Amino acid sequence: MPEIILSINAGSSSVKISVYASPPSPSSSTPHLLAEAVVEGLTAPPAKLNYERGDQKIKNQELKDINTQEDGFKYILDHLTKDEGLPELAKREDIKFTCHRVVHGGDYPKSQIIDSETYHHIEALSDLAPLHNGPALSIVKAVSTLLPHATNIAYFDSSFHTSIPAHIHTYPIDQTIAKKNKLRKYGFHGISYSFIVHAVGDFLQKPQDSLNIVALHLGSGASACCIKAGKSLDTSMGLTPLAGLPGATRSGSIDPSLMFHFTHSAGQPSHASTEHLHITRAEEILNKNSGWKSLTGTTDFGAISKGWGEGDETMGLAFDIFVDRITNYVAPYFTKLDGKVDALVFAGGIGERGSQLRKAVVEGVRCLGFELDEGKNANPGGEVVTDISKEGARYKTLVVKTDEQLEMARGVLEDKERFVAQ
Ligand SMILES: Nc1ncnc2c1ncn2[C@@H]1O[C@H](COP(=O)(O)OP(=O)(O)O)[C@@H](O)[C@H]1O
Ligand SMILES: CC(=O)OP(=O)(O)O
Ligand SMILES: [Mg+2]
Repeated sequence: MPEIILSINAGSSSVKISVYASPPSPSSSTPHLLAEAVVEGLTAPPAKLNYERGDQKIKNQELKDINTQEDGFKYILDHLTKDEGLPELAKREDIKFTCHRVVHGGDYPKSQIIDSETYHHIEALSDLAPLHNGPALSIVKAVSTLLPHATNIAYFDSSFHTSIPAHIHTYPIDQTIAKKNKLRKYGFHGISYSFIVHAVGDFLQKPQDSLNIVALHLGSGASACCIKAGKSLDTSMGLTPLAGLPGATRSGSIDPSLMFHFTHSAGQPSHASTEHLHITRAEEILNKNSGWKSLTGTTDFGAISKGWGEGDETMGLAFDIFVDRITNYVAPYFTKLDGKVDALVFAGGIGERGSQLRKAVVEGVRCLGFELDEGKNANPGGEVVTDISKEGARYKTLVVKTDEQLEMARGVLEDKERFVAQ
């Protein structure tokens, strides 16, 4: 019997779960996809279900009373076990491994079995990823109740960035306090960047350790990554996923003094604080009540792009801010790679689906040698990697359908001995 792997990606606006069977040959490291379920729009209710199993597809089915990542997980688990076309997962006991995307893993350089020590370590990091670690742990908890026989493994968004050198990850602040409190750039979206390196290596037929990429993961949270020789050299997120680019509800980088002029209660505990989550008013405002939501009233960048196209001033401002902030990273990363760039990559919900945004960003950096084929950009198709550059462009621009769930499931197959031995 093949072993069933449930790969769970709790994003800030979605839960994506893929079901895999281990391959028949133990030497193969490619998991076999059985079904994929996504509950999205958690920040723009009602949430919607997308489901694919072979030819069976459910698209944008509105869901009632699904408001959190934990609700989404439970809904999907129920859906999967009730799907008669998925006999491999007829009962919960069929699931052997559950992989969890955990955004902040602190110093963890690689995946970890979740035991009580790792659980509490991840919990202690929740204050540094207030939109992510808590929701991921709520799913881990639900798994331990609903699937007590499954092995829980955490994959960290931060692990990919442990290659960032000291002069880039160090903040210019008092180093005694910085070291004591572990205040440094960590960086996130690393599971996605790792997938991008694999996928671009296969597509360009180049070894991964020779790839130089300027990668943009643009979803509810957005970041840029400068990938040199297949490893992270720099990234736009920092100590927390708030730094760098703006997002659905996040401000991205702002003048650090701004909050003290915005509200007198910046340093007060937020009402959203709980026993395990200690955040200030400032952190709540900048993480949950800023970004596209504060500028436009919607967190749906598809709607913002449409409004921009129709000349709506408010939507246009949000769209132009995003393009400006993204281009602020592309050129510096291009120079960090000394112009030896294999590709500019767009990934994430907006990167993959937002053709107008890609067009505007690439126009903004065209002097570097990037140019798009308008037709391919408007409709990149369903492949994992699509080259959307204009013929003759000096540098390639690619759209990568990133798949954090697959990257984690591959990790399970590669590291199975480590997990089974523990
Ligand atoms: N057609 C579209 N054009 C631009 N952006 C889109 C489109 N469809 C969805 N999006 C954006 O993609 C975002 C979700 O990205 P995703 O990477 O799946 O998010 P998460 O951070 O939850 O993992 C949504 O918030 C929405 O703004
Ligand atoms: C790290 C992060 O911001 O993740 P997401 O985009 O999935 O919210
Ligand atoms: Mg995501």
